[in-house]
Amino acid sequence: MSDDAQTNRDRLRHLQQAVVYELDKGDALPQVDHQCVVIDGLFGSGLNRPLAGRALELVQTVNSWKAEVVAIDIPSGLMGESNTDNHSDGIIKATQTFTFQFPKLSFLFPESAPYVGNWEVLPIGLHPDKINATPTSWFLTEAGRVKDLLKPRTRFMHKGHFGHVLLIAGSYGKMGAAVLASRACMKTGVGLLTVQVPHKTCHVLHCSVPEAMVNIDRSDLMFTEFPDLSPFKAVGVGPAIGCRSNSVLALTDLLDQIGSRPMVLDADALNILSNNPALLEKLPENAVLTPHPGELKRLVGPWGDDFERLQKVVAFCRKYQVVVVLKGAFTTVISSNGECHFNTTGNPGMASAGSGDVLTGIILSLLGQGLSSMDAAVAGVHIHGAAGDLACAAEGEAALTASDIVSHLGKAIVALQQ
Ligand SMILES: NC(=O)C1=CN([C@@H]2O[C@H](COP(=O)(O)OP(=O)(O)OC[C@H]3O[C@@H](n4cnc5c(N)ncnc54)[C@H](O)[C@@H]3O)[C@@H](O)[C@H]2O)[C@@H](O)CC1
Ligand SMILES: Nc1ncnc2c1ncn2[C@@H]1O[C@H](COP(=O)(O)OP(=O)(O)O)[C@@H](O)[C@H]1O
Repeated sequence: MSDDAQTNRDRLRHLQQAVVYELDKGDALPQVDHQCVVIDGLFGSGLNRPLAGRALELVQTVNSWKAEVVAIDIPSGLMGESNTDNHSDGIIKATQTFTFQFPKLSFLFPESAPYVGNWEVLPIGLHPDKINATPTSWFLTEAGRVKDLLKPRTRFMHKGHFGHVLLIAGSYGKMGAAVLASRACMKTGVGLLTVQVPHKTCHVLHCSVPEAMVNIDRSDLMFTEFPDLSPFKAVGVGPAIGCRSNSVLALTDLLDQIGSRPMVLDADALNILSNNPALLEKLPENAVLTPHPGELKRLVGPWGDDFERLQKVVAFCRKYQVVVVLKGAFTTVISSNGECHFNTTGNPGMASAGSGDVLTGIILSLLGQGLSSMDAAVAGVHIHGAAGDLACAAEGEAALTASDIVSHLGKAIVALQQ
């Protein structure tokens, strides 16, 4: 037993209210009724191998009780990072985890949810200098950082200062995605927006987003061409464009002409890349790709567990020198040098059609305003989730729609700036 553990055991022994049982090898475990609260402090984040023997038996017994389990720092048996070689039946299933100073990486993975339950971070007074001096590639995005990234608006600025961007989105029957992304782009503060849309659908954009200019495709139904790129500070492409051969050719042409212009690729643009992997080589440096896990699997292939998934994305970002926004709870922005920034805003009410199209519009807007690819992705994801949280407070999770996220963008940005 460590010195600290002995000190705390002695303190416990001196507490009048506490009855301390110490179990020796072979002693039967006490019976616990289901109204008990079990505090799990068996192992912490220093654990380096899966549980076995008596410890494993104890964990399995606790999990068989119907009691509430509160874990200290990390549920016993769970590794803080990779659980690839761990055994799922050797980990405490906590209802609540109080973790010290920082969440552990594995708390941010969907597959850890049954073990960690709700988690809350308790500060234990680590010195900020010590924290800052500790090398890491994992970061939690803080609202204060996002506030500093936004472009200030001063008295004499005009729309030209906030960028002109091109959005390529929508196809016949799926113009909602183009409308949502366009509205989100305008509501995040871009100066000028041009939207490339199929011929037959241009009235949809004109009527729903009068602020946007429209460039009309020669095709009635889909994306097959785009205007001269020189006026545009950034380009967004993908929501609902489909994957037909004419659109594949147009995307190829776009990648040939994009130069070093910032760009964000989503949805069908990602599916086209997955179907035509040679196009990945044409991506400009620091292009932002925003896959949900289904789109990611098409891009990088299957993975065994969430840690392996993150490693695959890091390798992909390094190989192609791009930024990936892996969407979901705790959306992760991964840089071309493998830094991972985890986002804590957002809620399950956002898991509905069009939420991702809104994110594309937000990131495009921030790229147009001159933020770097990483800053636009990190800030965009935070603002998207914050608007989703305000929308959720107003509407509840079930009724929350992508349009509600757009409607709350203004308030989310104002809240950040206060
Ligand atoms: N109103 C509109 O016009 C809308 C247009 N949309 C666009 O329509 C196109 C196709 O969207 P679809 O929803 O059909 O195609 P998706 O590629 O989004 O979904 C197809 C399949 O991918 C998998 N998948 C989706 N989300 C996943 C996740 N989070 N984790 C794991 N697997 C997941 C599922 O198997 C799903 O059935 C996209 O370009 C999209 O942008 C959608 O955004 C919905 C709204
Ligand atoms: N449980 C959740 N918690 C936080 N954010 C979520 C959750 N579920 C979905 N989202 C967010 O909603 C968006 C959904 O995007 P996507 O699946 O591409 O939708 P669509 O293709 O319909 O536009 C992503 O930004 C994602 O991070």
